[in-house]
Parts: sequence; C-alpha cells; structure tokens
Amino acid sequence: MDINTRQQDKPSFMRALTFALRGIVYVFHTEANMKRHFWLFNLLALIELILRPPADTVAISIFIATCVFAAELFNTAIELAVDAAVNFEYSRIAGLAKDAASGAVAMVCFGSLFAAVYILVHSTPWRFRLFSNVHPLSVVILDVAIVIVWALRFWPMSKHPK
Ligand SMILES: Nc1ncnc2c1ncn2[C@@H]1O[C@H](COP(=O)(O)OP(=O)(O)OP(=O)(O)O)[C@@H](O)[C@H]1O
Repeated sequence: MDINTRQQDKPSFMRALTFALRGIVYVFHTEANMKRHFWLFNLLALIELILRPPADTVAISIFIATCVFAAELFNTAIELAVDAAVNFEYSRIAGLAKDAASGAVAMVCFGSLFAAVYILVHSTPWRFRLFSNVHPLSVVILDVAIVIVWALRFWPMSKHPK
C-alpha cells in the first residue's frame, strides 16, 4: 500500500506533522535511551525551576535538550533503515553505520554537559526559588516544554501500516 494513501485527505502540512509526531511517539515508546533522555530532561527542568536562571538561559537549555532528543531520533531512524537494508543479517558496514549513529548521540550528550555546567555556574549563588516569582518567563518556558515533552512521551503509540 502507498504509505501516503491513508492520510491523503489531510492537508500536506498536517500530514507531515502527523508522520513526524508518530515517529517521535514511536521512539519515546521503544527506545530505552530516549526514555533516559526524557528523565534527564525532567531533572534539568526541575533544577531550573528551583534555581530559576534567566529566560534566555532556560530557552537555550531547552533547545539543547531538544537537540539530544533529535539526535536519538536520527540514531533510531538510521538503526531502522540499516536493519531494513540488511534484513537483520550481519554486515560490517551496517555495524559501522550504527556505531557512527550512536557516536552522534554521544557527541551531543557530551556537548550538553558543558551547557549544564554553564547553567549551574551561571545560577550561583544557588537559592531555592521554586515557589518564588523570580524570572516568571523562565517558568512559562519550562512549563510549556514540560507539558509538550510529557505529551509526546505518553501519547499512545499508533499502529504502523505494514
Ligand atoms: N546488522 C549488523 N551487522 C553488524 N553489526 C551490527 C548489526 N546490527 C548491530 N550491530 C552492532 O551492534 C551494535 C548495537 O546495535 P543495535 O541495533 O542493538 O543498537 P542499540 O543497542 O539499539 O543501539 P542504541 O543504544 O544506540 O540505540 C551496533 O552499534 C553495531 O556495532
């Protein structure tokens, strides 16, 4: 079956968005590393809600977190494509392709550690600001990001067409 047949009644932007969301939800449900990234994102959000850095720092940290999610999505896409291409047979090149894809995720995670250290240093002196009204825009950004990421993580996984 043509993969576009099922959703041709929707406008192309909505169709593309539906496919993208389906891919994200699939990876959140199936990849152990993506679930780890999800909990690390929650830890980051909680620390930022407590230390309350300025909104520009929060926005950049959320962007970096989405880069980690995106890297894991690319990694999974490459793994699936490689498995489909070699039909789960052993292939040295297939193995190398998967190693390189995992390396990309490791690189982004490594880079994000520097950002985490920067945020922690930048937020000194550390004060417990969870219930304060310091930097209210930071709270708005974090709340919106948390709601979106939780929705993507726990959205029910749809069945893929064969
Ligand atoms: N078809 C294959 N041929 C040769 N080596 C492979 C093949 N499939 C996987 N490998 C090797 O096993 C490793 C793990 O592959 P696997 O598909 O299990 O990924 P994974 O454990 O889900 O990785 P990740 O933790 O990055 O999601 C690869 O990095 C590669 O070195």
